[in-house]
Amino acid sequence: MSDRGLNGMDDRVLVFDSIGQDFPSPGQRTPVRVLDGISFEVDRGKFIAVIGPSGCGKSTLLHMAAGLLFPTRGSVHHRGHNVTSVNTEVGFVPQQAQLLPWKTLFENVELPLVLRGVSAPERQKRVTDVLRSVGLLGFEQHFPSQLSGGMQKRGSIARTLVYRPDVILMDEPFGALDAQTRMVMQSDLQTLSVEAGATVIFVTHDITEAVLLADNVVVLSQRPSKLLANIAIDLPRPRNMFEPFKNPGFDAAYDAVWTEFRSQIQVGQIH
Ligand SMILES: Nc1ncnc2c1ncn2[C@@H]1O[C@H](COP(=O)(O)OP(=O)(O)OP(=O)(O)O)[C@@H](O)[C@H]1O
Repeated sequence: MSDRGLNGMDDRVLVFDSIGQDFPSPGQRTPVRVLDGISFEVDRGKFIAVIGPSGCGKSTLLHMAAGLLFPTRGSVHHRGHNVTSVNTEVGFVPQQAQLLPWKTLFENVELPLVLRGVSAPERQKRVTDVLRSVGLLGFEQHFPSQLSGGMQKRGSIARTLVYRPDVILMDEPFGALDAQTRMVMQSDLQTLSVEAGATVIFVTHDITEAVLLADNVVVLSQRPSKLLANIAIDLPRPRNMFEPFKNPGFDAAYDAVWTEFRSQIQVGQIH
């Protein structure tokens, strides 16, 4: 890897370098090749969407960045260091909200700070700040069962944002939400990530979501998955999440992603 960036500074936060992954396949002698030579970089403050057919290995890439899994071939580097153990500097927002049902919203969001030994007054301030930023102030003492699905999702995102991870990994975080809540969450995520200058990798099946949120869309093929394209999305921000087609340049950006993606979708007829 060579250095890059202005004044010798390297903007690359994460580098996926020629990643290959084979998994043992139950009942089969030979392993299944899931990922095959995937390389891309994630620069500081950038929002990267990863899109690809079901089972192509999108979640597997996130697990590698989090140090929960190590590639069969190639390597993942975080700020220049090979990821060889659990990477505590990244935050993970899974598909399901997974707030602890026996803890209040405040206690749930506070938990990562407790685990990191942050003082009680500092915890109070940071939890309050992050709950305000996700629109949940006033619900601190609610238990998850007393919150809507969208509110639980906000809580889950708050619980990740509160410890200010260097990179936020999001695995289809809005997949289970209804269409309206999803648009609101997308809009809020755009605001939050832009304001915080967050570095995000966001896995989705949804081309519109990818185009609206991302600075770059990484398109993966079917298994064994290769990188089909890494498409820069230059639409001005803030982007209108509620009326995608009103964003100047949206059609062309969508088309660029769809052109790569369509060959990977097995449907009877696509014209
Ligand atoms: N720990 C594991 N052991 C064996 N096989 C695995 C393991 N983890 C993932 N796989 C397999 O690797 C493939 C890719 O899984 P992964 O969850 O990364 O795909 P994905 O692109 O995120 O899928 P989806 O879009 O459906 O969520 C799947 O076939 C899955 O069965």
